[in-house]
Amino acid sequence: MPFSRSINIVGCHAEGEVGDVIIGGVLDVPGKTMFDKLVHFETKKDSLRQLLLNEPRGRASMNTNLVLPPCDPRADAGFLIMESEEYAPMSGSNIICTTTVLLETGMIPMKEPVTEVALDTAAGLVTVTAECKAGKCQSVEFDNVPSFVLELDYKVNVPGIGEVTVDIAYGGMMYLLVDAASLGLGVCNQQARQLVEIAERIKRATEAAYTPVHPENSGIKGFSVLEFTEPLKLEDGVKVAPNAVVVSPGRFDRSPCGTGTCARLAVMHSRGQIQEGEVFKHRSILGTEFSSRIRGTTKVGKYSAVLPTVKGRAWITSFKQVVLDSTDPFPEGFRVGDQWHMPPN
Ligand SMILES: O=C(O)[C@H]1NCC[C@@H]1O
Repeated sequence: MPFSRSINIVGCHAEGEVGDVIIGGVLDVPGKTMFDKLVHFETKKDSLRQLLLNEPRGRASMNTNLVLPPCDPRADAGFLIMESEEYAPMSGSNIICTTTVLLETGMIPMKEPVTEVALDTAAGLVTVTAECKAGKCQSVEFDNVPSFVLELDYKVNVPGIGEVTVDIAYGGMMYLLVDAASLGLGVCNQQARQLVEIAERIKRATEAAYTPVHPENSGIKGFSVLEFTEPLKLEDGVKVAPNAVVVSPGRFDRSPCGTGTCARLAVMHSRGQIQEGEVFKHRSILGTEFSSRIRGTTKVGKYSAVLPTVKGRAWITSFKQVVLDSTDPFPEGFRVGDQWHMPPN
């Protein structure tokens, strides 16, 4: 066999966002925590992420999750999240995909009508409740890690744009939140290219001025995602808002974005726009929804934090075996600027 790698993957998407799940072909790595394992892959084994997410096997708008044994004895499984430019500590669409795959393939036994699962992530233990019927996960709800605001109304000078007002919040990933209307834009597909371009410029300008660091894990720092927001509206008495999250290196999240929902909940709570227990529906660029609420409050270092719960759905799309031929000239794949946002030289 000329293959130097052979990896078993279940294809999946959560409300539009691809979160494939590796279920075989990759061995565990050392680490006392899932964050240690994340660092191990990032520093020693990043070729796996490159192989699967770059072309010709991957594309800009996808993620891959790697199921591993957990480090926390309370967890049923561990998993790491590979995105185009980083290993995310946590991710909403990806935990929904991973739970769906673990239960629908029987890697974790499904109990109907409800299966409770604890998953070990690089951001900490996350408990998940799946509603299940006839072998299918009808919904997946996760209790995310504490989410908090680092800055409200932070001003950043963006070359070619001028002063932009951003909120900075953690929802399992570090977010910049920007009101699209403050830039004369709206969250819509027609303005997608412009939004992505502007988001990357705001991200670079903010990075040059401010480094957000998680107070309990200094390894979680820097920005990777920017969320364009629109004001809250009421639909049948429920708070709803569309959003577009720009994931590095520059493309929209297809889902309503779970960690972005948690960052938005933290911002809304600190602005007095939402109370504990109230439902907030976050809508994606495709019109799909995550339903969320704040289940409590806590502290993270000096920051007041909310405990967010988010619910969505996922669907398996394929069962595939990805291989690397040992003579393939692109063992880590490649990127071309017509499809990928290329970082400046
Ligand atoms: O749902 C989320 O949290 C995300 N979806 C892709 C990018 C983020 O990780």
